[in-house]
Amino acid sequence: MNVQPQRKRNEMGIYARFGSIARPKEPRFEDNGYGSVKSLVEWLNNLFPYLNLPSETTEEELRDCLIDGTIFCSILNKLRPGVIDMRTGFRPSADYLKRFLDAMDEMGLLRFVLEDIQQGYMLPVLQCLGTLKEHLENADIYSRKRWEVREVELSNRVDQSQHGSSLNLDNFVVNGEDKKKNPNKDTYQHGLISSVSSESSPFLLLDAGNKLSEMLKQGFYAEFLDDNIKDLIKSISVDNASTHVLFRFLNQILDESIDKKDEHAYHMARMLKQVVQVIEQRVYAQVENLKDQNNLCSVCSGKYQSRLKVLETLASWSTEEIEALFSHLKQIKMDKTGIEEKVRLKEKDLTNLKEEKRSLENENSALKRELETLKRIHEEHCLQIETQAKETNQALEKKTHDLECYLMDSNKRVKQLESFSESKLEGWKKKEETFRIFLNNHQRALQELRTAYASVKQEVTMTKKRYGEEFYDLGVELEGVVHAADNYHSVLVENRKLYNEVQDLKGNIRVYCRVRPFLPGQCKKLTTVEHIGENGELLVSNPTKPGKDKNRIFKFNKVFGQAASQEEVFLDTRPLIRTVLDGFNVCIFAYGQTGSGKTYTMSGPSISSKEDWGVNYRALHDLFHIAQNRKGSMTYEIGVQMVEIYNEQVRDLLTCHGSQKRYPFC
Ligand SMILES: Nc1ncnc2c1ncn2[C@@H]1O[C@H](COP(=O)(O)OP(=O)(O)OP(=O)(O)O)[C@@H](O)[C@H]1O
Repeated sequence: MNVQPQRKRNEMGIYARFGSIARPKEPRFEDNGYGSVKSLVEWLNNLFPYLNLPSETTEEELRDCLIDGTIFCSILNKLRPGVIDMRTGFRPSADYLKRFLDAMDEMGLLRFVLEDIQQGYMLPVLQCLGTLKEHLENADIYSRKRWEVREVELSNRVDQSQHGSSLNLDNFVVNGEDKKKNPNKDTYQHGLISSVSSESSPFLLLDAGNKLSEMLKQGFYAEFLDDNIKDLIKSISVDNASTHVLFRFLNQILDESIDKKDEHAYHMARMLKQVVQVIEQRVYAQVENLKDQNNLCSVCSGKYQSRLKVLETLASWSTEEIEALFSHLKQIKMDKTGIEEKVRLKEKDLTNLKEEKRSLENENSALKRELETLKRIHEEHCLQIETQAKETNQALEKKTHDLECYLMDSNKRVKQLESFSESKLEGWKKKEETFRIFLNNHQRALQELRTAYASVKQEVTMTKKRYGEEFYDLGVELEGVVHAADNYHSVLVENRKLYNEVQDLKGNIRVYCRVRPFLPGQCKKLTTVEHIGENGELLVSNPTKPGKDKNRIFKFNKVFGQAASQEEVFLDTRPLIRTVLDGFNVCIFAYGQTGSGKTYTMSGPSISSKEDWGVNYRALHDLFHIAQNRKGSMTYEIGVQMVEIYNEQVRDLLTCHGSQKRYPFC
């Protein structure tokens, strides 16, 4: 078996490369002893004409052709029919290739690893292909050899034309008819055994197993199972057949026995089958175990070899080198101690870091939780927004619909308005024409007005001139009036003097009488006033008194009756009051018993209404009014004093100083 030095057994498969990183430089395939790519391509074209590969096919192109695994499986099925079931649907490439590689392991043949073909490392792939080619060619030769043996022994029994030149096992086995015709089957079996035994390669052992399988498949065994099965098993050298084939063979026999009607044989066969299945499982387990151990051995062997190499190298070194090596070793040990110390520190750091990591993880988980919460909130928010968006969308759609309706209405209205505006435009045009005529008329009227305005203007100028002359005349007249006004003041002074003299003549002291009407509730009482004369006479009757005393007449300057108003009472006193403004002293006071109407006459029942004002208010109002009128020619100073006369004492009611309250005032 041609195994490259850079490949060894390992647990991954029968063969694999030494590591995948330090890949050795790939040698050309022509150097490997299996021939060239060209020869392999020719061989493949012969096997599978449909491939039709060109003779200059490169390794890369060949890889593309092989990578799906179908070619490998087909080759293996040619070598060992039915070893890979290609009827059921596999997944492309990897499944076929894995099946193929497993079958290669089972058959103990050189194979590549999956990564080789996947990574384009074609040397092991082509080596594997070469191995298959070699085995298939050997099988061909072997079949032919067996055919020759059979031909020698069965030359007169089997018609060669029935089998053709194919190397099919059908050509090799003897059918039931032949067996009947050929009772000397041991001769045939001997031929088979001798053929199988003559080859010591695993391929030939497997081939023997295949033949048995084929025999079972073809029903050949059915003819001689009962009588001759033991002989057959012995004769085919079961020791050399693969375990898998033997178990299949045994299972087939047992299945046949179960199918038979014999009850005892049926139960025995079932029991045997169960036992066989257990044994089969155990054997497979053992095989797996052995494989593992084998792999382990290979690994150990590799290790020991490398160590051996190291030892050999060491042995070749001189004593000085060894001493130097020892000192170096000491140094390394010291370094190692230092490194160990560092490692301890690092471990401590690592512990701290782990704690930190743990706290960070806790924090991280808290953050994750928070994130989830936020995410949830966000999702809810999103949902809300989506709902709002939907609602808004619906509202918008509704609005759009409304707007469309509104637009349609608007369009209708626009059309109506257009027609209306057209009709209006025509109306306006007519009106424009009317206005134009009207304007022309107005312009003409304006022209006339302008002419009239010019004449009026001329007239105004004339009038102005005339007014100027008249103003001049008036000025002259006004001068005369001013002169007369100067005389007026002197006349006024004289008039006032005369007025005061009249007042003096009327008398400095005047006494008026006012009869108060009955108050509400006194209506039923009888009045004692019999008569009020024009010249101030007042007749008062008292029926309780006899004779002359019954009627008494009083004389006043004037008597005011019950119906006399506040205005009438004031008018009689006003001339006297006005003399104050000319420098005379005037005193007005009321006299009478309680409730006779003094306050009513002097102040009035209320000051809110001007009609109710009494003599005081009216007098002050009149004096201020006259002072205001005479402001241009006269300035008055007005002072107020309020006194009370009680118990023959006069008191100043406006002063704040208690000592100066009583008369005489300082
Ligand atoms: N001429 C009048 N017409 C109607 N009512 C009047 C008239 N004169 C006085 N009265 C009424 O008579 C009542 C007494 O008047 P008044 O208070 O003026 O009297 P008096 O003399 O001031 O009293 P006294 O000395 O007690 O102060 C008041 O209710 C007042 O309104």
